[in-house]
Amino acid sequence: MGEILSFKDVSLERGDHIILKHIDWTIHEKQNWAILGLNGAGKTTLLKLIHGDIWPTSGQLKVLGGVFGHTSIPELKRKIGWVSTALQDWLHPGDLVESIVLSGKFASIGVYEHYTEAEMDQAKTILNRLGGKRLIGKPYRVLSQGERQLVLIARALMAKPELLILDEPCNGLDLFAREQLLQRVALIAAEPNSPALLFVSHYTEELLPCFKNLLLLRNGEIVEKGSRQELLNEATLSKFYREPIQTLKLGKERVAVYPT
Ligand SMILES: Nc1ncnc2c1ncn2[C@@H]1O[C@H](COP(=O)(O)OP(=O)(O)OP(=O)(O)O)[C@@H](O)[C@H]1O
Repeated sequence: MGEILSFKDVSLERGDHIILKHIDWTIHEKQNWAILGLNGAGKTTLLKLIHGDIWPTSGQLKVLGGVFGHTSIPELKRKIGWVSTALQDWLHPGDLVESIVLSGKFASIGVYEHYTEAEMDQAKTILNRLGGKRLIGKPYRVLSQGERQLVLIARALMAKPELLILDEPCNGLDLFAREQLLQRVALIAAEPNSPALLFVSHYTEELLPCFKNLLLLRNGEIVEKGSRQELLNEATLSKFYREPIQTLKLGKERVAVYPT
């Protein structure tokens, strides 16, 4: 099986602070991973490395076949979709939903380039597939937080990424909007040509069964990595959090964690 990315003994330092320490990790094709970590664990820094925004201080990092230092970063970025609430601040609030989705094709904020009718149809089809048909024709500014996140995911998919990063996509969503968004993510994961998914969260209950692999990050170090089946349990998670916790099974495969 091919590789989506591989970290070999990757560290990242800023001043006298080692933000990421000796990261060894591989994502193979067709794998979906979730990253779990407390505030300051290094999750965003890890994502920035993958996206080519920053470079490792040491070690070897390969993303989508390109070795850092020998690959074109703009080309790499085109193959990676990154959905985060931070992106919302950059968008033009008056733009129509379908234009925002379409702009993903050109990796631009706003559509300034010439586009074909087929491309616009493609944007609408993606929205439709994600259950966002009723959003077509609405300006982005009137959407709820959950609807905005859906549009950002559709925008990322427009570029047909090989890797889709969902960086705390449920931030700010109420209970029901969160569940709806998660179910849309499950739909994407179930598609035959789905990109590899990388889902970052603070909450275990958001880790759907489609995320079969889990990385536990603490203070810039990988504490555990492997299958969710092996890691989503009370013993492993209390060791990881270094606090007494209690787990609650939700349905067959989901798990919530509470401090005791
Ligand atoms: N450019 C930088 N210079 C110095 N320290 C940094 C820099 N960027 C991040 N850090 C530090 O590295 C650590 C990890 O930060 P990061 O944002 O990656 O954590 P995170 O897991 O994404 O946290 P959160 O869940 O709160 O978003 C933090 O202690 C942060 O202060």
